[in-house]
Amino acid sequence: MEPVAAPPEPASPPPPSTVRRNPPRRARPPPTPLASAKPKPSSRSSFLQDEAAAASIPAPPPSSQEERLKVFLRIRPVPDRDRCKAVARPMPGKDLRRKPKQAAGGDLCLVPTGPNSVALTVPQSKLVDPKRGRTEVFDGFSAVFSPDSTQLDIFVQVMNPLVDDFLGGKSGLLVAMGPTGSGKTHTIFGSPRNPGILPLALRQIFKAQDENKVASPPARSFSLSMFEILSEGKGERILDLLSDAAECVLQQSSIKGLQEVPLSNLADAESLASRGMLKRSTAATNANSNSSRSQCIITIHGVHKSSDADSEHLLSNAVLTIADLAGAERERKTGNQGSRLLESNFINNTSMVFGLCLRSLLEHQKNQKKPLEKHFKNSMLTRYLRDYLEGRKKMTLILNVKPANDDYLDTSFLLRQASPYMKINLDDSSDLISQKRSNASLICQENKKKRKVQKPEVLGVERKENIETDNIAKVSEDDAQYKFLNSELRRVSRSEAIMTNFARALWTVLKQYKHKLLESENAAESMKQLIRDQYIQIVELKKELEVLNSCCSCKHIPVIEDTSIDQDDSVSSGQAGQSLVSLSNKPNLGSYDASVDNFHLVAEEVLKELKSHGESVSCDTSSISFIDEQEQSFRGLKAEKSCCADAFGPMSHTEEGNTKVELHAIHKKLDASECFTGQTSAHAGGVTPSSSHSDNQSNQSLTEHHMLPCLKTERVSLSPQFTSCSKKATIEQSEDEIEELSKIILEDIHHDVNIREVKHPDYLSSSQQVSSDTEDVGSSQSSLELPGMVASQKKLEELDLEPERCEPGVVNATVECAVGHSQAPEQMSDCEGRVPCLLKEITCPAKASKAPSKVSEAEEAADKKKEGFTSSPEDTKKTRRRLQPAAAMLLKEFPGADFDVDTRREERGKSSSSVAAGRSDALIRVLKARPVRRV
Ligand SMILES: Nc1ncnc2c1ncn2[C@@H]1O[C@H](COP(=O)(O)OP(=O)(O)OP(=O)(O)O)[C@@H](O)[C@H]1O
Repeated sequence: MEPVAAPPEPASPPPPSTVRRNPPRRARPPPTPLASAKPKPSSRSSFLQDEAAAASIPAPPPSSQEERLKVFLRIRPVPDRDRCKAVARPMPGKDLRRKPKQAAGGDLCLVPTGPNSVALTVPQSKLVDPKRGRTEVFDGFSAVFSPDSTQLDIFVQVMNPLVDDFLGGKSGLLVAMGPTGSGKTHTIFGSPRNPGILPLALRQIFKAQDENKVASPPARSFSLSMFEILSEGKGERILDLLSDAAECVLQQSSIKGLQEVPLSNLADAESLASRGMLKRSTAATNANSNSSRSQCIITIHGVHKSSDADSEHLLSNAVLTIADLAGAERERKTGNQGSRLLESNFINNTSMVFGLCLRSLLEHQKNQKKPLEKHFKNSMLTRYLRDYLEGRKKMTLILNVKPANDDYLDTSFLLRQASPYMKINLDDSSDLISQKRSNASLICQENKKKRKVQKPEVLGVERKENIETDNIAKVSEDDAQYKFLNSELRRVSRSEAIMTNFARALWTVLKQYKHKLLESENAAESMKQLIRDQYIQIVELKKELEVLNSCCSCKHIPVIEDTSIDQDDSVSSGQAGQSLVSLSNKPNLGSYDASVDNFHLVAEEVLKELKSHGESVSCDTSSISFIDEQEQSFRGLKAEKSCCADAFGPMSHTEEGNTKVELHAIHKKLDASECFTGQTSAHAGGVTPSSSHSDNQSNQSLTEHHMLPCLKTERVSLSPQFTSCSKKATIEQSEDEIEELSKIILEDIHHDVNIREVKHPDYLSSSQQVSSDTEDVGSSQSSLELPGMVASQKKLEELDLEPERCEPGVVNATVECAVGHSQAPEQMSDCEGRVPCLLKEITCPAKASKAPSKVSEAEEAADKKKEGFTSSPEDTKKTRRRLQPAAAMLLKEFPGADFDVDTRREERGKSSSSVAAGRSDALIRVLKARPVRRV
């Protein structure tokens, strides 16, 4: 070959051009004589201004173990309508320097400048800066195929080496890349008249097989599979093009469900490939009337048969893979919309991912510190072709471009993207490793199949062999998993450390809580113990209180009941000397018993006095009651004494009636803490003189109170004394005493009403009311039984009368007097014939306060009552005023009609003693007939 000589410079200055060296410019080697330089068809010389020197650059001899990625460039012929503008095909050995000039002057932007280089010229319409170079040279391709290259030329240079390797047991991949309409499908499949790489490859394979048949029996078999990866919405799916089966599933680098059609002869194989190509998804776009819408992958599997005729072993699984990628599309050119636009996005995305994988592999090979990015995960195509994209298997690229100026952008983009790929090294050892791995996996699969068929006893021996085979496979897989396991180990270690720290912190918190819980339990236990101690203390105090109560009750003054002498019914009248003496004893500071004893002494003295007046006063009955009421509080001992003063009711015997004197003791509240000097301070004596005798001896009711100044309050409940008295005795009663008694009663009632708000139930039985009253007043547990009441009940029993039934018919008198007076002789008498006096109700101030509306009626009733024993209107007037509260109480107990009847009877009884006796009997009858009122 003639050496490339530098051509003379043309007369006109050449247009500015930029030379892109690929690979980059290197240090210029020492000049060598051009004559001795041997031009090579695949010389890497570029179309440079100093092309002579560039042509002399020797191609870097590939190492024996390394093989660069082959990148071929095929330029599609310009359609006929543009043929006149096309650039003549550059021929080797011709003047290449004028080609760019011609290309620049025509409508072509890309012209081959050599067997391995092309020149890309920026079209005038897209030129931005005229001063800058307009032409780029891309060198280093494995081969540049001009537009007039035939399919056979392509196959010979591109596919034939792959077929040879495949037939020799090596896998290989051919990928057609390029923009839409650049001739990829034409290159791969071709046409019946002009078959492409795949048919030619099949021919080559079967040709070789036919050649081998002559020499030896066929030792291999082949199968064909075709599938496409197309978009489905935002995802991808795989369709088998050789069968009507459903979708296939991609698992790692294998596709499950993909049918592999055995190839028996060439005709069947070509027919099968043609049928699969027709099933491929295509659509018409503005750039291509038959544009592919999916990535089509064709695989040819070769199976080597062993010489053993009995068993067929897979010795090699070489796969020859051909991928026809869908061309990148520009929306402005294709005019796709809707689903077509989605397909364009899918196609462009797959092309980009494919390019990124190769780019990453290249960078990783340049710098081992850069990790090999796993871009292959981003699409099914790259996942399936992972071994090739990671450089472990032999791969070949063929770039299809369109040389027209209108396709400048697409062409420029592809050349800029793919030209660096030719520097990718393919490691045969990697291929061998993957080949071993594949063989091992295939062997494992075969063994599994045989295991199912063989007998169990044979499995023991086979298992050992399988284990050994599996171990071999694991060894190769361990390398790939080593890095993964390392990263996982670091992640797990970090997580373990975090969890350990968290568990320690949690344990510490739990310990603290446990400690607090124990402390709380101890505190609760101590509180329980304290409560038990307090309870025991309270029980002891209660026992002491009971002892004290028992002691006090033992020292109570026994009730002295005067024996009620049955009155002779013949007695018409008698003075009911009723004296209620309330004696309030302030307990001695030192002893409450002393006060009780003193009270007894006083009572005895009073009795003596009464006996001294026995000549004029005949006391048939005297009842002295003393009821002691004691209150004790938890704070201390408080003794409340209710000293019921004796009421001495000397009744003078008359010839008509009986006289009954009931002395009622009235309980008093005594405060132990109050000043009580210890001296006997209470003397109570009630003498109710009533002169009912005919000899004008007047019965005298005397009540003496010896009260200490320190007494604060004194409550005296005067039990009503109902005395049947004669008219004479009533008249002779001392007016002063009556007035004083009324005054005391009135003041006492008002005072009690204002101070105390004690409510009493209405209309209780005598005993019940007494008890309730006692409870209210003294807040003591003991019920008060007044001797007068006992006597009255006895009387009723004698009369066969129940107390309740007697309530309405008896005169009730309730007197409360605050004993602040030194002496309060009081007398209350009522003339009710000879009906025994019944204690109906003890003090009930609330009743008086509750029934203010009945005051006026009570006044009238009182007036009528007083008229019975007052001699003069003046006296009646005074008594009426004084006895008003008591009258109100009476009114509550007696309805008006009954009272009026009684009053009228009373008036009639005044005229005659005999009539009075009959009136008493009548009253008893009324009481019997009266219905019981209950509350
Ligand atoms: N080298 C060639 N010689 C003659 N005709 C060609 C050549 N290359 C491509 N063609 C024609 O160009 C048209 C488009 O080609 P093809 O379909 O192969 O492009 P493509 O790159 O596969 O497009 P897409 O990526 O859209 O599928 C077809 O009609 C085809 O016959």
